[in-house]
Amino acid sequence: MKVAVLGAAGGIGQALALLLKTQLPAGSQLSLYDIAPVTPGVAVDLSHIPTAVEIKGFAGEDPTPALVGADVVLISAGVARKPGMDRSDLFNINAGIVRNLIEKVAATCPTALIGIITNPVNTTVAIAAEVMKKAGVYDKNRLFGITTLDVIRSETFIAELKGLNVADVKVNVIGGHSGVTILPLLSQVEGATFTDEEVASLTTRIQNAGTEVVEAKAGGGSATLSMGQAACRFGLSLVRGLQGEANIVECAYVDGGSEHAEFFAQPVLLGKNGIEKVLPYGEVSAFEANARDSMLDTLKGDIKLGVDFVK
Ligand SMILES: NC(=O)C1=CN([C@@H]2O[C@H](COP(=O)(O)OP(=O)(O)OC[C@H]3O[C@@H](n4cnc5c(N)ncnc54)[C@H](O)[C@@H]3O)[C@@H](O)[C@H]2O)C=CC1
Ligand SMILES: O=C([O-])CC(=O)C(=O)O
Repeated sequence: MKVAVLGAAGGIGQALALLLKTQLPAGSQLSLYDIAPVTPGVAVDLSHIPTAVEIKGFAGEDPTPALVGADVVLISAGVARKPGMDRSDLFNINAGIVRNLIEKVAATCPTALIGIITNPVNTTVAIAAEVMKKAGVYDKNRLFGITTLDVIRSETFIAELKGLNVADVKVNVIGGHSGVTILPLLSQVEGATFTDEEVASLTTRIQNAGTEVVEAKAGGGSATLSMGQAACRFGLSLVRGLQGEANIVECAYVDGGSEHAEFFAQPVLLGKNGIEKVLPYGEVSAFEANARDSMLDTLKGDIKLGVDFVK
């Protein structure tokens, strides 16, 4: 199994590469790419960790050597937010970066499973889909916007608030990955009940958690370590699915035939071809139904921006 990380010298990329070096199954290959010249050195550094994961690093303008034979491609290349910015402010720079990288993926490893981390995810995933369509290699079951950070934040905050063992907390987060498009389905959490005030304040905290980190880092970037963990969890789930393990379910932002929008985050069953089955996200409360319906104009606008960028 070969996993490529594009943007591997960055804050997320290095954390993710470290976690993958220590957690990928024995015999895997890990391929690191970034435009930053330090990237081969990051790979040399990680190669001294004694695990049975072979690691190589590539720098320069062309990601192709890193992509040859990749089964999974995780993309965190791009710029991150500073205080006062919205995720959509990253569009101008990151849209072109994602388009160019996906063109190389389409040419080099068109059947790889692709996980997009680069913001604004609501839009960059639509860009990736359009680029793959143009190249004639689009498979909606192989493209994912990684929203796992919203899931792990929800698990953490719910466990803290309710005094639960965080390992037991399971929660679906649907919609997209920015502001009001992030919707944790708190009504479905087993073993916890929430007052209306708790639902309102916890939902808002989860939606603004990225900004919480951006402000705390005070100009030094956005979430990198928690995102590294989230992307590692998601990437390992993709690998487990590819290896035929049963019952691998994750929420992700996908082209899953949702009645709500062309791309929508919801639970998916992963398998040997990526998405095995898009799963229903279940019953929602009146609060959640209202929040879901109210986000759709924003989400569809974000998606249109991506489609128009490539067309
Ligand atoms: N999906 C999610 O939940 C989250 C997404 N993000 C997003 O992830 C992205 C990366 O964030 P960080 O790692 O903190 O940023 P960073 O600035 O630390 O790292 C970005 C890396 O991308 C590289 N890069 C830039 N252009 C490139 C290109 N054309 N090809 C290859 N590499 C290139 C840079 O050299 C740098 O090493 C940002 O867009 C950020 O908003 C951040 C947190 C959560
Ligand atoms: O907020 C940001 O810019 C980074 C991000 O997507 C997150 O932390 O959820």
